[in-house]
Amino acid sequence: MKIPATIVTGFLGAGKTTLIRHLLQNAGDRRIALIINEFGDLGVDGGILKGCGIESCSDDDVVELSNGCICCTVADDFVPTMQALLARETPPDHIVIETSGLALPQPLVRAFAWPDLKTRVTVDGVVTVLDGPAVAAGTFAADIAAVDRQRAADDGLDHETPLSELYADQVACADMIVVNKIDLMGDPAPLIARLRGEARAGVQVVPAEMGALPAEVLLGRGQGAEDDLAARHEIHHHHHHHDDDDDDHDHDHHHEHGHDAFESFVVETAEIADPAAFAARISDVVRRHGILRLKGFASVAGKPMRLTVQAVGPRVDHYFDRPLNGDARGVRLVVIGQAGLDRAAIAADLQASPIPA
Ligand SMILES: Nc1nc2c(ncn2[C@@H]2O[C@H](COP(=O)(O)OP(=O)(O)OP(=O)(O)O)[C@@H](O)[C@H]2O)c(=O)[nH]1
Repeated sequence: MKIPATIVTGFLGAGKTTLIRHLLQNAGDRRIALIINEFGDLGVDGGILKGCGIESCSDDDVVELSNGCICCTVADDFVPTMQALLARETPPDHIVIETSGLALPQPLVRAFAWPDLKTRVTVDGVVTVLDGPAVAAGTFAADIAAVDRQRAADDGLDHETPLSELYADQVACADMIVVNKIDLMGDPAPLIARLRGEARAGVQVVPAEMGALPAEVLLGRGQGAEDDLAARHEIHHHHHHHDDDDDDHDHDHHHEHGHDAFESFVVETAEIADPAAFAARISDVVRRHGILRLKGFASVAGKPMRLTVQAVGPRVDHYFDRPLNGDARGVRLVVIGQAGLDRAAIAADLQASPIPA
């Protein structure tokens, strides 16, 4: 029996970690191993999922890949990690892979066709999480897609923007599309209907709040996506060919797909006094600097709990998630945006110090 693996993809901040957290809480007695890949090097998603107090999820079952985007380091990073998981004395019942918000799912699916993996694991399904209100409102990928349609009509331009490429690729690869954050939007029905048109035939499009879908809906789809790659073609066109690899597997696709169009950095500052004021400051900074995603942890003077801070666009969530235990007091945030962020100004506006990359 092959071990099924579910790939969870979707743009920065769409709700992948939240959906996985809910899944783990409702996984029953399935033993699920997680492979997490983040853009930005703070390990926030791993930090949220590890030590989360969920019984079905021990720290050992969470593996973080942090040497770059999973779809570009498939051979170096992902395949060895999978082999190590499979070699465990008690292999997991199911593997869940959270890609970075900038990853293309196709190269990852393709890796499952490698001889080493093909006999032992199969892609149970590709779940693409979308930020429902953002896509509906035409922010993020959607309005850029509209710009691209205009650009496509112009013969002088042949590239799509990185954001719309990612969106299109993540939708094209999906077996299931989750329209998340429906609590923040009106009737999701029109968007769901539109997405059914954009996706491959038969792809399920389901609404969700906080990624709350039954484990039975997410797992056990049995798609065998690795045998079905042609139907899930990439739409993007950035191919930067490297000449250092004459491997006969067409595995990592040799692309950068516009990663260089995005950047991330970490800022640190002293612990804060007032979470609400801090969130308001972050919201202002995010808006002023066009930051796509900001997340991290903070300690609050006199409080024993860790504050998790999350911004997706101008919306900022903050909540105490667990005791600080031995964590150093202070603030560590990862800031992600399109290339050209003014790091010094952002750090100054956050009253923080940027950490050199
Ligand atoms: N209101 C609302 N907030 C949500 C929902 N789902 C997720 N969020 C919030 O959105 C933020 C981002 O969620 P994550 O689950 O970390 O998103 P992600 O896709 O894993 O983010 P990256 O790994 O950075 O790409 C967090 O503050 C979540 O609490 C939802 O359905 N409704």
